[in-house]
Amino acid sequence: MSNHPDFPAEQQHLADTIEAMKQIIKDLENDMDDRVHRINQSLSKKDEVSAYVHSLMKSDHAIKASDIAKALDNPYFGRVDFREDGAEEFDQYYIGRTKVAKLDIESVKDILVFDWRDPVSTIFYEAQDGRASYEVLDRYTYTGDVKLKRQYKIEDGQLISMSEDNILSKLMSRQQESLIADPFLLERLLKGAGDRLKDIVTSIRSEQNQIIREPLNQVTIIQGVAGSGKSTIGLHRLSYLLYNEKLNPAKLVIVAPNKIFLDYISDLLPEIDAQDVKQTTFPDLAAAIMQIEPDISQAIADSEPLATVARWKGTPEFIKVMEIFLDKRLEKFCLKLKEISLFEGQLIINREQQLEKVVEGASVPYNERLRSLQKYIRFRVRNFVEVYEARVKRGEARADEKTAARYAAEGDKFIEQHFAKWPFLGLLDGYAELIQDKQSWRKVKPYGVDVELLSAHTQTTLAAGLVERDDLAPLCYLKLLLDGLTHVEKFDHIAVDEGQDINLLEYIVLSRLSRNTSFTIMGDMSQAIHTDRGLTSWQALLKDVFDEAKCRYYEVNFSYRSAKEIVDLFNKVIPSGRSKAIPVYEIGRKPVIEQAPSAMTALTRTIETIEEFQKLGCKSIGILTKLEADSQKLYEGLQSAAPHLTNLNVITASALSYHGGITVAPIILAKGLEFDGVIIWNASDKKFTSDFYDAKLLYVALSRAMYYLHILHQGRLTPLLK
Ligand SMILES: Nc1ncnc2c1ncn2[C@@H]1O[C@H](COP(=O)(O)OP(=O)(O)OP(=O)(O)O)[C@@H](O)[C@H]1O
Repeated sequence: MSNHPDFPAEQQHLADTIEAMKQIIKDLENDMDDRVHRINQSLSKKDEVSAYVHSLMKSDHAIKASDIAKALDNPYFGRVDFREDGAEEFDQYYIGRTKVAKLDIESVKDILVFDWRDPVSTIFYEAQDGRASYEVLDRYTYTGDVKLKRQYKIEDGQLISMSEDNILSKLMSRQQESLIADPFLLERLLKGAGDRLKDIVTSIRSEQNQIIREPLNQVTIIQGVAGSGKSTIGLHRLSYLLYNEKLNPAKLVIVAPNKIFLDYISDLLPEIDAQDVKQTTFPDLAAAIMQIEPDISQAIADSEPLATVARWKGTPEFIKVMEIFLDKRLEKFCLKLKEISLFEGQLIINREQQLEKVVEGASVPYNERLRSLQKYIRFRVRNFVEVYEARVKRGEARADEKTAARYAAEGDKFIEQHFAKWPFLGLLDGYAELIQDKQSWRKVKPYGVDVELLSAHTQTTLAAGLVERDDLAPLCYLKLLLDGLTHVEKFDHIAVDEGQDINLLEYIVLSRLSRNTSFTIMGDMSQAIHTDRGLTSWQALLKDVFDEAKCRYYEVNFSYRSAKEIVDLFNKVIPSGRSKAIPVYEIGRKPVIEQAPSAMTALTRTIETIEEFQKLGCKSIGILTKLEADSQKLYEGLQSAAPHLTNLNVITASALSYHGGITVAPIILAKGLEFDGVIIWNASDKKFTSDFYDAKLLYVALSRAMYYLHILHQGRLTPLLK
């Protein structure tokens, strides 16, 4: 749109802005020099407080100067013209990645560019019907008219093009806003997957903006179809919270399904100033809670009864068994407590005094109760000896050194022996004991679960020096009941991606790590592909874990990832009753479904399809198999049959990084990722029956594709695609 009548004026505005930015950088640098001088002056007057304030300002200005310098090439990407109700004039607001403001801000005109996370920027993202409002500090709401929304493409400080949404004229002509008509979004969506997840600050959609700007201290749940931007929105929300709530990034954590996914989002975080946010997986977090790192068994629940056991271990019911078990143990301990009589009966610690120490305080961990009594007894014994020794020193008639030495020895011996058999409980020993404690289980009677199987299976795993993934949450909770969680830092905000794969007990554990029940949870119930773990519904999470918290639930159904032709296909596979995806762009090429008479032909056709995709411009290609073993075999097959294919990689369960290029992966590990083109290795009726889980697995596989999809099947095609 370089022939737009405003283009020259916008070019001039850009040049003026860049000049002004250079001047601001100079002003900041001068101010920093001045601060150095003032720091020295303050120090010479021993005024450490002002020296500290000047040094804070100096480092603050250093960061500002460097941020503005980085933005010189591309200071802003958008503009919105807004007139607050009651005002006469429309004001122009330029929106960029970094705020650019003069040193002394006297009026809004001194802010040359607003940061995309500033409250006012919301009108840029949400202005669609000519009206918009934004809130400041959750208290003041400004409402008004929006006349114009303009987007710019700027490279190396030069205005390349601009596009605009003339809202008033659109309203007058009653033209409907169409997503596909947004040229900037379209250009962005057609850019290709690349190696990693990308930032979307220039093209955040209105409904996404609302989610990003939800308040901090609540549970925000984003249920969205595949490719609806859940991960992207969740991460931008972290950036928003860091900026507006001035949080310490180390107090924010992203809990993701695996290391591959964390690597996949690693490029996006620095782009949105969220690089210092902690990133982890539930097993890693569990290791920090448990203070041990047991080896995790890779075995999967391969029978329905075992899957039931695994699922049950993730329910809040398990907490009841743990509580009964520990209460019983403590009761037994209390029953055994006896009066302590020492030093010829001069020191008596009676049963009641001891019991008081054990039962004192609500929700005190089990070992802590024992420790507290232990401390008390030790104190009383040592205190007696010390008081006696002091009496000797003072030369009291009825105290002598010999007796003092005898009492000291008696006290030491008592302390050494008395606590030797106290029933302190270690985590793994406690878990093993709990699993076998029939009485505790009898009281809870877990419905539909074979307790004998649960006990035998878990004992076998523990005896092999292993634990299973589904043991981690109970172990974490048991740790809480045994020793408390004071050794683990609490987070100001927890973001959970692929939240449908985290079970209720895991969420309960996470909630214990959250300072103000502050969560963003992103997930898709249609992608819950684990038979043995995860959530059954968001409602269950809200009821069983967050019933007392403030919650906001969003559903997002636009699929920004996949072209219409692919969305139309995977919509067929989405389990009935669940929301279908709404496509936002088309590519003009339908997915291909092709039968391969043999594994050999399938291999040849895979190689040919990779080459075809590459000719079409695909930079990232995913070849997805149902099982991990199939991926490994296929990868080896491709390596020997097509040595010319460069950047060929395979993803395994233990993989730590994602390399892009051509990736062979089991569907389960490709979750969350996206590729320009996808080849499904074998969508036969044997691999994907009409089973509920197979349908969800196939949905995940198909929805990894952005533009091109090629489905091979050896034998008959899965009924899910007919
Ligand atoms: N407003 C937007 N502008 C441009 N691209 C967008 C926008 N929203 C989402 N996208 C793109 O859509 C794609 C899918 O996003 P993302 O991976 O976050 O989706 P998701 O819902 O987490 O997907 P899945 O559940 O399948 O893992 C990404 O390429 C992302 O950059």
